[in-house]
Amino acid sequence: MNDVTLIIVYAVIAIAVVGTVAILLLKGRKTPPGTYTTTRDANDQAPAAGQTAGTDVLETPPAAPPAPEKDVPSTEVEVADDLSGLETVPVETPAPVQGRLARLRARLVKSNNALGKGLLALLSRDDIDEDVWDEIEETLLLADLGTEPTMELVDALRDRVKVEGSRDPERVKAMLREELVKLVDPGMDRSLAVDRHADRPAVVMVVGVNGVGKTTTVGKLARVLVAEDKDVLLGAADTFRAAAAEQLATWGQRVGVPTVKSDVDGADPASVAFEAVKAGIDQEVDVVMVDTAGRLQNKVGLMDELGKVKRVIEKQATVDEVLLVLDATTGQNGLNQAKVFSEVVDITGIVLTKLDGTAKGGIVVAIQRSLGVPVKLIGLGEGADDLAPFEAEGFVDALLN
Ligand SMILES: Nc1nc2c(ncn2[C@@H]2O[C@H](COP(=O)(O)OP(=O)(O)OP(=O)(O)O)[C@@H](O)[C@H]2O)c(=O)[nH]1
Repeated sequence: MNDVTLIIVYAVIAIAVVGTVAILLLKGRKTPPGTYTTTRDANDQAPAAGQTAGTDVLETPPAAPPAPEKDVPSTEVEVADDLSGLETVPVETPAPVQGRLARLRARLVKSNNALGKGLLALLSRDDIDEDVWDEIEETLLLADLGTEPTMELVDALRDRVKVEGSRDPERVKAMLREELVKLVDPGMDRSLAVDRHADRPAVVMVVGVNGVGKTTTVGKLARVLVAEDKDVLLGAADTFRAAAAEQLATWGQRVGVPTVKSDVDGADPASVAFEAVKAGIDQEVDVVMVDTAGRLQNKVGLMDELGKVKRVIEKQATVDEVLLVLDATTGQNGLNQAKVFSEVVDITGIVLTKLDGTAKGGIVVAIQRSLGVPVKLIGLGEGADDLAPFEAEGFVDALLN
């Protein structure tokens, strides 16, 4: 082999080596320069406007690293710390909270018409004999008032009708109203604990079984709070149902409220709740509302998980309000659910949804009695502003309309 041939062989080997190295390098780089494949670090600034930044999302985690709590899991959670990504959604102005029950009263009247009308018709008879009292009892039981309250009401009315001897329909109606209002208990404190503490937000947890309307209620309640001029942040700890977090974020976007959620299906709900409260503290909001997964009360693991969500939140804040959402159309079943939930978390208020679709308005009384907890809000439709603060007298008036 002469010198020229040797040089050619060395040159071919050199080209082959350089080519292989170049191909390996190109294969290793999956994304173009400047593109993030993971969440940004706390002190890693997002690029300035106009600067090309690849495909990363401007959902920056809170400044401090997650607290080293022993049982706080490390699921990655998205935290929207500003509304820059939400500009395309037109922000709506929620309807004022004042006078909502009056506005939605027609829905209650429509669904519970038979109850009031039936009772008044029976009570206005010339002769109220045993059969009539039995019918009154049956009507009240059918409206899910519950056995004990029904007996109380019937006994009280019997006594009054006997003593007064009045058949005047207006007088009878007034007596019935008074007795019903007594049962619904206007003395209960139905205010929501949503006032910010000196150094941290109020925290509201929303719990209940699948499909009762939890996510919808959190969305509607966010609107109520925005209408009251509060800064709100939502936590999508319902990681059980895939679409729930998106559904919640959409509710939030409509009124300019950010949502903390995880991208990971089935992520640890306690972790999302923790991050939501943390973001709420960092961003100095007034209220953090945490939506949780629909838990079947017979699934012990899921119920334990709910207790854990609460405990993990309590590592950095107090849970000021635990709202149990119940579907009014499920009647006595709702009562059983309520009892199981109250054993795991201290329920501070009931939200009774779908009262627009049932004649069983009496469930309000039955639930309050069995739990000793007030109904604070009622859902009267699928519309965004169809959630009203519960008022005993307005409710009874609607039943007797
Ligand atoms: N008519 C009526 N429908 C309601 C009311 N509140 C909620 N809904 C409907 O009930 C359905 C279930 O609501 P969701 O908020 O998804 O229920 P959820 O409890 O979050 O369900 P999971 O996430 O599966 O646990 C939806 O179609 C709501 O529009 C109400 O007050 N009246």
